[in-house]
Amino acid sequence: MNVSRETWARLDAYVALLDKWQATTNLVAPSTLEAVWTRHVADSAQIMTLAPAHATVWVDFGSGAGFPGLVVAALRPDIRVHLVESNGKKAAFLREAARAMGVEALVHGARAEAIAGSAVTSADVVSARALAPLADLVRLAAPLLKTGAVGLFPKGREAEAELTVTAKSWNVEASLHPSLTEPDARIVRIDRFLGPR
Ligand SMILES: C[S@@+](CC[C@H](N)C(=O)[O-])C[C@H]1O[C@@H](n2cnc3c(N)ncnc32)[C@H](O)[C@@H]1O
Repeated sequence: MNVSRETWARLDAYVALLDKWQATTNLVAPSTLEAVWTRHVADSAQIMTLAPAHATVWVDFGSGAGFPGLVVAALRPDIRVHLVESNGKKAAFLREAARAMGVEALVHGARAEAIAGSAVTSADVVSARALAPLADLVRLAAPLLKTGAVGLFPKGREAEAELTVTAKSWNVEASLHPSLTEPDARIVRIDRFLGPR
């Protein structure tokens, strides 16, 4: 990744805190911590290239330990990032991590259903990694997608099949993008949302 010294410092602070918390709280699958920079940080960072250049508001559902939302906040401090995480311990970690990194990400310790369309009424991007099947993500994100947000959803090798299922319930224009970190994985971008079928 070609990033500034300040960005590296933010990411370093984040990974150091993740390492510290992981000793007592299960934030990421333990087997993935060793390769945290590729499995989580780089995997999250790559979705930035698919976001609109003018994005100023980003909502990440089911952020967990902060992937991809906190990585977005580290890379682009000018973007207002909302991290929506229903698990109280993980939400507490996200708050402390944002403080340690010196970024102003807003942490909502709540379910996505309670935030989209009420606490947050519009966004440029809505993302979610490893949260739910694509059709459910589109349903959760619908209040934001219908105001013009682009959806960015990293998916595995079943991305195309998930898109086929999604298209049965939702009228969307979507594109599939190769993952740079996992050869078989795809990132689904919901480019345009036209409502339910
Ligand atoms: C498998 S983890 C993925 C975390 C992170 N996005 C990642 O890729 O590492 C899913 C996370 O979503 C949270 N979650 C599940 N349902 C949710 C909902 N309806 N709203 C917000 N968060 C939710 C869980 O607590 C969990 O932290």
